[in-house]
Amino acid sequence: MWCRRLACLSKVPCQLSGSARRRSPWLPRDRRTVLAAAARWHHTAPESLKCAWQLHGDHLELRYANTLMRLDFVWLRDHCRSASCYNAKTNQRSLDTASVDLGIKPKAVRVDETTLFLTWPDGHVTRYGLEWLVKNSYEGQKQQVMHPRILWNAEIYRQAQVPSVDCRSFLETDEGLKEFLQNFLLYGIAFVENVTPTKEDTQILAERISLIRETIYGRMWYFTSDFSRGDTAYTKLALDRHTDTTYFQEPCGIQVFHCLKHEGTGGRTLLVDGFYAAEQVLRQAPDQFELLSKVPLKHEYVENVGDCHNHMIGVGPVLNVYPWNNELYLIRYNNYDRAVINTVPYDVVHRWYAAHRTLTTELRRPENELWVKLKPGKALFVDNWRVLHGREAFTGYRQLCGCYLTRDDVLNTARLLGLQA
Ligand SMILES: C[N+](C)(C)CCCC[C@H](N)C(=O)O
Ligand SMILES: O=C(O)CCC(=O)C(=O)O
Ligand SMILES: [Fe+2]
Repeated sequence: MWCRRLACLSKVPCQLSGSARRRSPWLPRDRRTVLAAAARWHHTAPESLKCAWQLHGDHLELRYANTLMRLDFVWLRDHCRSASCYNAKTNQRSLDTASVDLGIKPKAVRVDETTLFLTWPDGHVTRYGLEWLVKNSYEGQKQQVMHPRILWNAEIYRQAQVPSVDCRSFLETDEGLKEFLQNFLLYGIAFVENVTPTKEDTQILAERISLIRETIYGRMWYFTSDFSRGDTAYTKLALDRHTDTTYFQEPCGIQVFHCLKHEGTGGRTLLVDGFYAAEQVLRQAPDQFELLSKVPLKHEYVENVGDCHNHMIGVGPVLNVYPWNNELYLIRYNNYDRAVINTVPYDVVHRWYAAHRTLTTELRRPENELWVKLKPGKALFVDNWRVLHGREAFTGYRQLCGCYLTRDDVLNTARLLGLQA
């Protein structure tokens, strides 16, 4: 070991030595013996036990704010925020990562109350704020969720009494917009009230939070039950819960619905929190949850009606999770548009059908169904990566307008308003 200890620590015996170190509960089992034999802990503030570090052959181990971090040397060199490695004006890396020796090791390491200092073989010095490391390391990231959410069934959503935002406040104030977006991020649905019932006014709403995602259905769409397109949406039939555009490689992030007219009966909208249902599957049958998140499936849209000729194919599992923390970020569920399953062998197919059944049972529980009647003036925004929608059969003339939004741009707006998205 060639680490330099801090002068102030020289009088203090290492707090995790010998058998105490071996018993340390926050060290994973496989590392304990190795550490006991090879490494020595260095503490910056021994009284508070706030920070300790030790250097290993291929990484630096650092404990700070109850987080044990293992930091790869190339990673530490690559993320250097010094002026020559990182352009703070553009927030872009200037360092050419490919020029870093993959066997690089710091020549010296020092930690004070707030900062880790690394000196590299060529003399370059890298500084890291300890708080920054906790926030940005793998171990720190794993403890956080990417997207804070409130999962709901009908009861939970009603009890929460989430307010609709008034159109003027949505369009004219940051507070109104922020409140709307916060609710949208938490619940995956949100309403704007007192909207003038036209396609143009609906577009103004959409463009307040995002860019419109133009698709084969157009930019702003407008539909009635005239079967102008080769899809059940353009009929009076009931539609079971589903997410849209499952047949895109990246399904549309957000869907906006505004009912401009309905003279007739039925036609209520059904909303179901797909993540709430998936969470129940995870609890009851983790293996099935895993299967739904691993088996790739195709969804397909084949249209030949009038002048409309389209053939879209999207591939991906039903449940999409971040691999480092298993957090759900997208559900792709549309039994109408699901294509032939030919991506897995028969035995996996059977287990997949069982898992799909468990999820469907959860999605269909009446207590998970939120039914709303869309009325002119009330626009609904649905997170199409999370919340399933459907509709009751209807009679009479019904006109719906809306659009899809690009998800990145909705999240961009939310982040600019200070929300975690
Ligand atoms: C919304 N709008 C009427 C334009 C399109 C409907 C798309 C319907 C399709 N089955 C899907 O689920 O993606
Ligand atoms: O008609 C409706 O309420 C919704 C139809 C539908 O699922 C859609 O347009 O995506
Ligand atoms: Fe739909």
